[in-house]
Amino acid sequence: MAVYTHLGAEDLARLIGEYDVGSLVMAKGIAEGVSNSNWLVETTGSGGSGTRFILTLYERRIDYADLPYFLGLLDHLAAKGCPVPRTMHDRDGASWRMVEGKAAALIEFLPGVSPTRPTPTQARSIGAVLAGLHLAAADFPQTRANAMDFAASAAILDACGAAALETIDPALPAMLDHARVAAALDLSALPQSQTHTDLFPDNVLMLGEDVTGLIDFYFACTGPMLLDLTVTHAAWCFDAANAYRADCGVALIDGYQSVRPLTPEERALFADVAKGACLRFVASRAEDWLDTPDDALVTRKYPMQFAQRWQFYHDHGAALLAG
Ligand SMILES: Nc1ncnc2c1ncn2[C@@H]1O[C@H](COP(=O)(O)OP(=O)(O)O)[C@@H](O)[C@H]1O
Ligand SMILES: N[C@@H](CCOP(=O)(O)O)C(=O)O
Repeated sequence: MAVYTHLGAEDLARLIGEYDVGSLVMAKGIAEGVSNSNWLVETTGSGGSGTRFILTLYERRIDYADLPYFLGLLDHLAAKGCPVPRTMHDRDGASWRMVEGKAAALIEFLPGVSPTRPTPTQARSIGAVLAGLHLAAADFPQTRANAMDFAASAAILDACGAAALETIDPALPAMLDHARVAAALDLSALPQSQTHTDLFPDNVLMLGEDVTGLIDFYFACTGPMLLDLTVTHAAWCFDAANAYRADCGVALIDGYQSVRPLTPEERALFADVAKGACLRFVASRAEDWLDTPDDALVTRKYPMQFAQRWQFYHDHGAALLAG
């Protein structure tokens, strides 16, 4: 469930009235997502604007000071032809405004569905699109530090504590030591850009083999492009039983390199950065697991899934870019 705030018909109509998009025809809460409240909104249309939009009310984990970065990045990438939603600007030119004490943004609706079992061709497509995003974002004038970098992952696991981690799975406390190793990695030789850092299949819309939308940029930040590639690799290239899908892994990296070849430094650090990427999701999932009551409506994500992927990169990561 992801409508945390109730907005009445009059509130929604008043809000839509602040934009040059015609008047409200329909608004329907969207069940998917966990962080924000989202509505699919349809309007009568005006001035060349489409008639379908996503209205997002930012509920948690978002510092409003970051909204100009997130929303500005979407507009920058959309202007360069990347498949990301444009943001609608209200009549004052603002890309977000306050409603019921919360920040709200009206965002272009993009067609497509998120793949549940990506094919190698889809993995190749997302690799190429990710590399295109990195190139297009290189001259974006704003920056944002990664609040979920490897040091943050280690700090989160540390704060959870080994005893609590053990209640989730006896193998989890060992991840704390691995996270400390990742936090000490020197990533300064890696080329940087603006990065999505959460490009799981549920944050990608596709029609067949074509990527029609990258969404949910609320972990986007300035950092090593390799980290973004490894997050995407770890999120797309394992099956439901958590077995590595080499066909997707090879296709994703090939697709990426068809647009931006990796540097020797990136190739050398691929396995270590992939392990750090896995630990980032072990950490946030473990924290959520311990913080979320058993009867909460939100579905908890299992930290061990990414602990097992960490093990895969530990054992086989160095061989993935060989040859
Ligand atoms: N621009 C968009 N176009 C089409 N659907 C979208 C768009 N943005 C979000 N959605 C839909 O809303 C859902 C939740 O959005 P998301 O940003 O992932 O929420 P959360 O941040 O709460 O996880 C997505 O799964 C998708 O179905
Ligand atoms: N992709 C992360 C969770 C982030 O949640 P989102 O709904 O904001 O994408 C994970 O799988 O742990």
